[in-house]
Amino acid sequence: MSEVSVIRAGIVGATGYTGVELLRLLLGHPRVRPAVVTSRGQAGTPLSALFPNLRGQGDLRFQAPDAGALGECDVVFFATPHGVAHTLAGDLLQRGTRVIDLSADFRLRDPQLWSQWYGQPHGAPELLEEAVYGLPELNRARIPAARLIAVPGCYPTAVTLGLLPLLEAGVVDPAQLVADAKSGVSGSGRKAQVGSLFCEAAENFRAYALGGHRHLPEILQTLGEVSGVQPQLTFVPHLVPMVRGILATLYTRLLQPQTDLQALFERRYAHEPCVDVLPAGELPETRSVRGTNLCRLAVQRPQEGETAVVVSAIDNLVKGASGQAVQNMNLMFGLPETQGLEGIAILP
Ligand SMILES: NC(=O)C1=CN([C@@H]2O[C@H](COP(=O)(O)OP(=O)(O)OC[C@H]3O[C@@H](n4cnc5c(N)ncnc54)[C@H](OP(=O)(O)O)[C@@H]3O)[C@@H](O)[C@H]2O)C=CC1
Ligand SMILES: CC(=O)N[C@@H](CCC(=O)OP(=O)(O)O)C(=O)O
Repeated sequence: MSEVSVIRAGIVGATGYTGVELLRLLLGHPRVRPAVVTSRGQAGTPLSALFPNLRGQGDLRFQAPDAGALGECDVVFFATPHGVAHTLAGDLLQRGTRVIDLSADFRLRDPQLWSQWYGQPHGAPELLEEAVYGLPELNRARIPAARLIAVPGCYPTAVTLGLLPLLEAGVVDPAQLVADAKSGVSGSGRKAQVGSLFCEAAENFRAYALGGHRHLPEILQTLGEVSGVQPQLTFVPHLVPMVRGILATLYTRLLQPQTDLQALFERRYAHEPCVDVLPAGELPETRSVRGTNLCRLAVQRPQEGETAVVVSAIDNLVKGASGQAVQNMNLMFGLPETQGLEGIAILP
């Protein structure tokens, strides 16, 4: 599916956290030229005026979102709040531009379910049938031919990759799943909001959305397809005082306690370049994936009981959003899957 030597890319919402992370990755990608980066309020501003790390990276300036300019690109990424991609994706697809949406606009197959969770009517139900859920570890075969990719949410990426091997193999009860997930504050975006202020978030650790988080139906949709039944999941997200990273601890009840869980996980992800199953006994940490497109996983059966515990770590802005978007782009354009994504985690 490789048609172009240099891929012209557009980013709608390039002033946000996932947008600027995407720009960082694309500027370092040997086959991509970021051509259009949008901001409604910063049109005309050079990149480095807002983001000093981008000084010296060419003379690109933010411009207002415009379907004409974006339609000149080979691929357009939406790094925008939900509802925005609904309004522009159809037009871009008609112009022959492929669309990779980091928001939730095309993740749920049922537009009514989407509308219930997102509190507004679905703006482009006619595009849902062709949208491909961009989790390469599950849908790799469908991604190269796709015109429209729905990049999974950050929590769904961490939780789904952790539970996939167990549910595919049928060794745990899909009616008894628990996901205790903790996210850094960048997960809630760059927009001004009291909960993200330094004084509010820096010395605090709290659970939220116990009554239902919008990632729950997304996770259930995928796990239901994998297990062939409607799973039951208790999903509790938490906000922790760090900037990046998600650590999800997943609890499941084993139907076949004698299963060699380590071998199961190693086999399932043996050929996955972006999933790292740790050696038996080791546990992943968020700092070991910071800035990388890796999901690091560990699986154990504490006290040799009936519970399998999986620990899953990702960087919410990379494997949980922008890096996964680039992984999808690489597959869509016939490039090596991890091109531009080879960075090593930053310590400390
Ligand atoms: N943060 C994370 O860890 C993750 C986020 N996501 C999803 O990715 C998307 C972006 O998230 P994030 O980067 O955190 O959000 P931010 O709030 O940091 O950024 C949102 C961006 O969207 C732009 N924007 C807002 N409204 C509009 C509009 N109506 N039309 C065009 N552009 C608009 C803003 O730019 P400006 O105002 O300058 O135009 C801003 O650059 C969201 O859907 C989010 O749910 C997914 C996975 C992880
Ligand atoms: C820490 C934090 O606030 N995280 C966000 C989820 C990240 C995200 O933006 O998810 P979507 O792409 O599905 O919108 C939240 O809980 O709403």
